[in-house]
Amino acid sequence: MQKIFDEVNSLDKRCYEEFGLSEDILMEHAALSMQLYIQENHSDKKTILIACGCGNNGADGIALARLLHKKFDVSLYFYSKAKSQMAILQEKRAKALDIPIIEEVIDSDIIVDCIFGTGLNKALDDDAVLLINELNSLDAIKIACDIPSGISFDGQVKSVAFDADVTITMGALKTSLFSDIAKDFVGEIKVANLGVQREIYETSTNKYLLEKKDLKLPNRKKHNSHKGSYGHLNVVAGCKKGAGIIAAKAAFGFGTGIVSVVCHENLDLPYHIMQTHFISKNCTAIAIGMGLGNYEIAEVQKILANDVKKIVDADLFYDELLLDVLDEDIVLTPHPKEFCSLLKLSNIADISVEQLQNNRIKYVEEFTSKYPKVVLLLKGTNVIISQGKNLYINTFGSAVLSKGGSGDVLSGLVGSLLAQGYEPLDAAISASLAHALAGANYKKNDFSLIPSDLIEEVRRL
Ligand SMILES: NC(=O)C1=CN([C@@H]2O[C@H](COP(=O)(O)OP(=O)(O)OC[C@H]3O[C@@H](n4cnc5c(N)ncnc54)[C@H](OP(=O)(O)O)[C@@H]3O)[C@@H](O)[C@H]2O)[C@@H](O)CC1
Ligand SMILES: Nc1ncnc2c1ncn2[C@@H]1O[C@H](COP(=O)(O)OP(=O)(O)O)[C@@H](O)[C@H]1O
Ligand SMILES: [K+]
Repeated sequence: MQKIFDEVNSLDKRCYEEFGLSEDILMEHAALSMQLYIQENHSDKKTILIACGCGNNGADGIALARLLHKKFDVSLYFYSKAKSQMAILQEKRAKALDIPIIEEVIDSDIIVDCIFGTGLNKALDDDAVLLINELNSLDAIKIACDIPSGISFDGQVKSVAFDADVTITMGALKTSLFSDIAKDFVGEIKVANLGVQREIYETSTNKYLLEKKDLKLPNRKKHNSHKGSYGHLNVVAGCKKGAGIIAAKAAFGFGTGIVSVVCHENLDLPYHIMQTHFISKNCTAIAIGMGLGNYEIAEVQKILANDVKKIVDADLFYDELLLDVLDEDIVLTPHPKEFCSLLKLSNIADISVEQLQNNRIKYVEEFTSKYPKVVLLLKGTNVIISQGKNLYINTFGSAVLSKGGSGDVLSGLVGSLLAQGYEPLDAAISASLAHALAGANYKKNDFSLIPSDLIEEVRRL
């Protein structure tokens, strides 16, 4: 996993104070990283337009223009007059080389957005909105310097943002790049070294970006085993039985030795999935909530009181019963609307889905600081998983997963790993990665995936 930081000003400051690096040195490295990226990946291109603002993000752009001048046909466009000391200095250097400055945006092979970086501190004015829209409309390779202009420090996009193919971010990954809203603007994210290796630049953090290698698939290395060695998951099926059945199939395909669906009604299940009317004595984990509907309160209470690992999903997020188990290391997998209900039930906040989506990390942190044992997995295009103070982000998912039943597959996967003995946090992380990577591996197209395809892809991981 890679470290993520809410802000990097303190990391820059450490470079000045502890490593004796100047702002100029850091900026030259920022520009050099962009130059190398462009030369290594787009040496066949000819024209480059660099749009600059008045602060140090603009200064990065002017320094980049100087580095690329003559190798490419570079033009500088100023959204506003240089204001920061570094921007004034870089402009002087650029002018000494007669780098072309243009008054109107022109078609170019590559556009580099250096209008605003981490210093965006107010709403975009009409001119900025017009400029960003104009740049977005051009058919070019689009590179954002540090962060696409228009994304604020907390990851919000109020009006418009630069629509990057690649974001070259300076020094370290920033939280703002990983909001659900930002995902449609940042493109591929690359980190530029600012004069020291990243591991030196970075300090400690409590936020991490998950990588493929963080997926820990179940394994069966011991031959002296039997089905019971791989756990017994009970999936409680309610009025919408399909949800429980999808979860049960996903769990079986992900390695659980025995999977039983708990339901009073007799179900037509695949032969390898068992049915039980009550929780099995030897079950090692329980999945409950998916399609639960109006289950009897006393019965749900009894199920939740079982001393095995549990994953709770869907309908139970609307029920105060859940409050009784929030002092356990239970896994909760709400989507945003369900999480809003949970925040309200737990007296943390009474907010709309939009307010949540604009501040996902903030509300996750509020919840997990009130309930530090719970493993919370907040669904979304960038899934957030958190327990206590630590927070992990899974960005591998995509719109192929926006289908009824995708969440049921996920709860089955979490339940499967819990039943097989994973710790709740590890189960949530690996299930979420398996879910998203399986979706990404489905190559037919981006619209036709159904839960059984997703389970098939999980089985192929
Ligand atoms: N520090 C370092 O060592 C390094 C820094 N680096 C680079 O510096 C970048 C941060 O630079 P920065 O702090 O100068 O802020 P930046 O994003 O250029 O914008 C600030 C200017 O924009 C203005 N402004 C803001 N919002 C506005 C709006 N809506 N509409 C209009 N104007 C608006 C704001 O106005 P003011 O507050 O002055 O009124 C201010 O003048 C960072 O992203 C990275 O690229 C790298 O080189 C690595 C080393
Ligand atoms: N655009 C998207 N990008 C990434 N993941 C997505 C996207 N849309 C949906 N998902 C994932 O699909 C799942 C949907 O779950 P949910 O809304 O609970 O569906 P259901 O209850 O119908 O099974 C979640 O894991 C979510 O993170
Ligand atoms: K930018």
